[in-house]
Amino acid sequence: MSDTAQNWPPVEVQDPKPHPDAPAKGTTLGVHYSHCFGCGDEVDAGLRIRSTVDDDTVVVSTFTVSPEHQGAPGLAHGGLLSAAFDEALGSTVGNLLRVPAVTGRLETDFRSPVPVGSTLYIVAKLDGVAGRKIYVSADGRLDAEDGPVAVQARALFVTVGVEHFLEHGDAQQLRELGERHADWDINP
Ligand SMILES: CCCCCCCC/C=C\CCCCCCCC(=O)SCCNC(=O)CCNC(=O)[C@H](O)C(C)(C)COP(=O)(O)OP(=O)(O)OC[C@H]1O[C@@H](n2cnc3c(N)ncnc32)[C@H](O)[C@@H]1OP(=O)(O)O
Repeated sequence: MSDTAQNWPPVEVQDPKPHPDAPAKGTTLGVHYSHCFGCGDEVDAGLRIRSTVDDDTVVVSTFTVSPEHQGAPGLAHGGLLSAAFDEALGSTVGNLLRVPAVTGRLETDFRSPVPVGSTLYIVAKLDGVAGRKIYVSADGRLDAEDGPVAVQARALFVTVGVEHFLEHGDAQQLRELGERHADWDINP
């Protein structure tokens, strides 16, 4: 998807196989965790990204840049833009493949400034799978799904077991999340 993608994916991959229960085209995806910086609605200065399934390998997410997200006056901070892509790419992996996975590597190309008040349309695509490694990339377009590309990103997500979150995270919060999303099959 990215025009800077040389040797992408960097290893031989299989075509991604969307999960049989993956949400259908046109589905608006819910908040996966209300305290998530990327999508949560209980994080004041969070990114509040919203995502919709475009087809069986593509999810389109929107991120509207607010004054809390500035780096230079009136312009989005680059690190926050990377965070927006992390969320959009992770949501694409999680919702279409329905496997627990974490970001192993994320690279971002900033092509043009992103002003406060603008909305990035992040069009993310599953590129391939090699064992536990899931390759995904995205274009961030300014103010429309077919707007000019301002930011691009590529990432490797690595499939993990639920023990990853139990061992390293907050097990109690995870159990509560699992109870709210019984269909995720992540109950310990
Ligand atoms: C049932 C569920 C249903 C879900 C339903 C969906 C609902 C909504 C879904 C979802 C929305 C979510 C949206 C969130 C988005 C945000 C995501 C984040 O920000 S995640 C936080 C940041 N990331 C970390 O904290 C990881 C920290 N790193 C680690 O824990 C480990 O390093 C880990 C797990 C990534 C790998 O460790 P190892 O010990 O398990 O495995 P090793 O062998 O090291 O790596 C596996 C393979 O990956 C390659 N690899 C790993 N890291 C690499 C890297 N940086 N560069 C290149 N290759 C790498 C390795 O070379 C290896 O490859 P070879 O299998 O040998 O070919």
